[in-house]
Amino acid sequence: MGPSFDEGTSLYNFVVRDGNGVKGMVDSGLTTVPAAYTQPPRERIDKESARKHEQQPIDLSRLDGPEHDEVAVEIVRAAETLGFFQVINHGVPVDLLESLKDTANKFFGLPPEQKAVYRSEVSPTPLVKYGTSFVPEKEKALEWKDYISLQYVNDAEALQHWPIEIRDVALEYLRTSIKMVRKLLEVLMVNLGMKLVDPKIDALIDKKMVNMNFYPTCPNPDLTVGVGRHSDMGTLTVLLQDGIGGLYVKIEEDMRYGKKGEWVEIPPTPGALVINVGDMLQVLSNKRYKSAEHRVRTTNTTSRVSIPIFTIPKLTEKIAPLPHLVEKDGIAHYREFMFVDYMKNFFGNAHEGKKSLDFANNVDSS
Ligand SMILES: O=C(O)CCC(=O)C(=O)O
Ligand SMILES: [Fe+2]
Repeated sequence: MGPSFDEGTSLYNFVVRDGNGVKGMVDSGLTTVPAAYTQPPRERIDKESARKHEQQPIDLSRLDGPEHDEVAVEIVRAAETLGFFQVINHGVPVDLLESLKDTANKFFGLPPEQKAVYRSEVSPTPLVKYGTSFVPEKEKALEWKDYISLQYVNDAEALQHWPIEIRDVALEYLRTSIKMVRKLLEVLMVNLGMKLVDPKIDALIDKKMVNMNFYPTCPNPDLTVGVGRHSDMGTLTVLLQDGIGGLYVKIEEDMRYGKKGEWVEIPPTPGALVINVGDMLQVLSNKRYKSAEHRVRTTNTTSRVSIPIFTIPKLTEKIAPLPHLVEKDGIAHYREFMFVDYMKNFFGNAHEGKKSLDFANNVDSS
């Protein structure tokens, strides 16, 4: 059974089934938040009390010079503490970042019927999916967000199937980002004792997805979320956000810049990209790296776009804590599973914080 609406199912049909999205609903002249989008009080975001995470972005150009080891330590430390950090001199051209934001805004500004052709039920290709919220049919309260998701298999298929309006910038973003992801992953895996040539490193970022998220202006941001609490399921996520702000990360353990359970905002930083650790790295590292819980607020002043790249393992890849870490720690915090099973579980449930990781829980450990 789907969620219930005070407006009956007609709102759900208009937004979700017919592909008008939250944007279509807002454009129709909506002045209050419908019940279907009203979050229970515990999920609402108190923006007054959240501090900004004022950590200097990591300058990745230094990775290629004599300061390599120091930068590697910064990367490892960020992955072990908050699980989120920003990078500059990342190799993705700064004017491309501007084009990406413009392109995303233009795409979501298209008439609904031009986007709705990519709804998963009717999309001409399984590589492209346009939708709204996360898994609307499972959610008690919907997320105030529309998105388009582009799966990457190879250049030829991207050129053939990705929407022409966004194809070229998305592909260039992916190409340039992946080089950086590979470098970051090398640093993180070498720190765990893995060899640079280990084929596992490539298997962990075998699949890639570029998403464009659009968060329309919301009449009452205090009642809604743009994205609910979740961690990312994959290996590493690269995120481009525009200047609006509203991305919050939960601190998992007391640390220098905040207390356990506190939410900090990742401030928009011109020219920077946000990097975060996904569930797979938390599992492989036997909990050393933090796949942080995060969420996004809405605003009543303007819409926001964000453009993540998700890197995920090969679907058949067996994922488990690295054996030598288990030996060292005397405990395996997670069991072994096949990545595709983890993914199915992730997309089969509404966002609920770090509950996605329960799928990997080791019944033997406590
Ligand atoms: O919009 C953002 O800043 C973050 C989006 C996000 O967390 C996601 O798409 O997984
Ligand atoms: Fe996320």
